[in-house]
Amino acid sequence: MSASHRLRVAIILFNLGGPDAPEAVRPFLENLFTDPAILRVPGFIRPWLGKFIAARRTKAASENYAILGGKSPLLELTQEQGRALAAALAPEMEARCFTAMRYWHPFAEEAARAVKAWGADEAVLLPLYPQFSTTTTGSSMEDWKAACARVGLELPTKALCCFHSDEDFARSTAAMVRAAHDAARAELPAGVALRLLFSAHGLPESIVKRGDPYQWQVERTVEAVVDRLGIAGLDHGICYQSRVTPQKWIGPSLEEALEQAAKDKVAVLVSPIAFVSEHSETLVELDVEYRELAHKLHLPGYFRVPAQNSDAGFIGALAGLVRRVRGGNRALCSFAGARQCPKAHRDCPHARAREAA
Ligand SMILES: C=CC1=C(C)c2cc3[nH]c(cc4nc(cc5[nH]c(cc1n2)c(C)c5CCC(=O)O)C(CCC(=O)O)=C4C)c(C)c3C=C
Ligand SMILES: [Fe+2]
Ligand SMILES: [Fe+2]
Repeated sequence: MSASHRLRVAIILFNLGGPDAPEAVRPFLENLFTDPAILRVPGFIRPWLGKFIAARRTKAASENYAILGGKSPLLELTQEQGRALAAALAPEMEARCFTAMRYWHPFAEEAARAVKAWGADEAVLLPLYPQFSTTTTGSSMEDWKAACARVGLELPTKALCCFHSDEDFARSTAAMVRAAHDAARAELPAGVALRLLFSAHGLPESIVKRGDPYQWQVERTVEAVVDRLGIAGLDHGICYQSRVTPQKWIGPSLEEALEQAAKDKVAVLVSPIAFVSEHSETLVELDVEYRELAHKLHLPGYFRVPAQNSDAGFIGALAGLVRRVRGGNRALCSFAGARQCPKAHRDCPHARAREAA
């Protein structure tokens, strides 16, 4: 390496992905429901049961994506985050962001080929899920490992497991919640109380019982954000949205939380706490379906905090995470292999450090 050569750092951004056209909805759902991390049934049943569930879900999902013009905005928003993150890191390193989606293009293999073609010297794996779940980050890490093996990509790699209570993440999220809270308060008549509902993507209860740390980490994020909001007497709660299978999912559901708000005659401000980009579950579920329900229940008001997308504070938080994970900061939640993570990170060093403080 010449003295002038700066290390090329490939940052791989992981997310779930979404269909890029109406005809992609069904194959996207088939990819999702045939993932062993999502559909936990014996391998010989999974392909046909997964395809069966995907076929049944296609109509409802297609209707949701039709509202968004027939596609998910997730890829464009993730690419924008990647450009903003690379720009934030540019003074310190030659960084380039690559997107690896789990269930639709660009898949991990396409990202691994692009990283190889760029001639990266090292890689940082950065899941865009603040909280670790075996169904999201865990699945993406396994997928990345397999893609690298197929492509023959071998390079020094550091991976971040989660950033559920990261200081800068919590502070930048709290700033967004605070702005939305102030705007909602300004719109509501003085006598109407406002409840802040943190809404996370749900998970089947059986997955949590098997040791998935997701719900525990969601609770830590909410604590960290509420801490930094500093609103005296804040009325707030956690609930879960996007249930898609008939099993028992963790609760309370957002629907139940809205019914309770109606009984208590309070307005609600919904803050998505497990997504860092807008997509169908914020733009359709929260902004259309739950807004309609709130109206039907005669809630005195329904407001929503936007997802982070390329918010400057959030991008700054991601840049800080990249710096620290590259530096091998032991207080960070990083892990050597996806299999270790569910056990090792239920009370990860990151969370223990916070509790000790
Ligand atoms: C058993 C099914 C599912 C589990 C478990 C699950 C976990 C999970 N998902 C996210 C984030 C996203 N999910 C998205 C879409 C989506 N998720 C499921 C199913 C499960 N998710 C389906 C069937 C779909 C497709 C849409 C639909 O049919 O309604 C998306 C992307 C959507 C987009 O518009 O691009 C994200 C992001 C998290 C954080 C999570 C963790 C527990
Ligand atoms: Fe999901
Ligand atoms: Fe962790």
